[in-house]
Amino acid sequence: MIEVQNLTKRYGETTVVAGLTFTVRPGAVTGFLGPNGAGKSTTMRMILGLTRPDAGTALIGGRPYHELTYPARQVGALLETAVAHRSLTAADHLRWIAQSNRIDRRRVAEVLEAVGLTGAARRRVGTFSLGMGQRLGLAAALLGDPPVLVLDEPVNGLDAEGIRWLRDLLRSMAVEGRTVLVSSHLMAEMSVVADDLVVIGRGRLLTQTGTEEFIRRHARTYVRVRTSEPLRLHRELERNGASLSLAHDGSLEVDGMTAAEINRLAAAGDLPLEELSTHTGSLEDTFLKLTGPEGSSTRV
Ligand SMILES: Nc1ncnc2c1ncn2[C@@H]1O[C@H](COP(=O)(O)OP(=O)(O)OP(=O)(O)O)[C@@H](O)[C@H]1O
Repeated sequence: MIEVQNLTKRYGETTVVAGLTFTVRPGAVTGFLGPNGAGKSTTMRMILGLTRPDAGTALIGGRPYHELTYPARQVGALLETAVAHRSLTAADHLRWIAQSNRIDRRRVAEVLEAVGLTGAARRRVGTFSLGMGQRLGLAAALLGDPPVLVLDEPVNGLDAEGIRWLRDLLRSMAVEGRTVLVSSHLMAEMSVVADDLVVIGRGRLLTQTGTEEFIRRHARTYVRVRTSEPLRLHRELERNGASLSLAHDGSLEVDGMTAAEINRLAAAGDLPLEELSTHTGSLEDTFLKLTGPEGSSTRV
């Protein structure tokens, strides 16, 4: 469990994290979402004791990071800035972390296997691609078999296969009962993998909610209708409580009415329909609206 309470960070005149409060439960993947510069990395760094908050607390399993005896066994972290020494091999890099955290060296082979880097164990880290570097960072995070994972934009640098692999990994970590906090600026990606969402904009909490509920509440569902008599249909639907807009291709977009209801009304009014289809608006659009310049001041 991670508990963030009233966390605040200022750099000069700018407040980059502003009284942030949320909890991250075990047994679930929690997506930490916000556009670039929203304050996700700063928040994660405060959770991990790397940046000092101006106010508030962040607890991991009930304790602040600096009170953890062997932190790597309590919390696994992947940060954007974390880099291995380029001349070390992948295995040596992990052995070094294992040793300094009193972790059994046998874990090195296990985590290399878990992230698909067994074949690259003896390669120097300096020769790694961005995606391999991300995998190595994840291996380091998993080394201490920690109950809590804090991962900053782990999708960065991964190819399509890597992204699918990461999804499965995060899911299996949650199924094992771990607490998994993973940041992203991509709503669509998080909607696939996260059970819960914490959405921030300009350092403030916009919403903490279950992913399914967020989709239900925010994804716009509308029905597209095309007819040879748009004016008559328009009048008929409006009279029955729907709201309509004209799409650029000449079709009508209907909110507040199902396709079946539209079909019934059209049949009753003897209106010929050439198209009738249900659409769900892009979650990414909703997210951008929520976190954009206007949305950033609105809590939902
Ligand atoms: N050490 C620092 N000194 C001054 N400003 C900082 C520092 N670290 C971060 N900031 C500023 O704080 C704001 C939040 O940055 P942060 O990296 O936490 O956002 P983010 O949501 O993680 O975005 P990104 O995905 O782009 O990293 C940004 O405006 C950034 O420029």
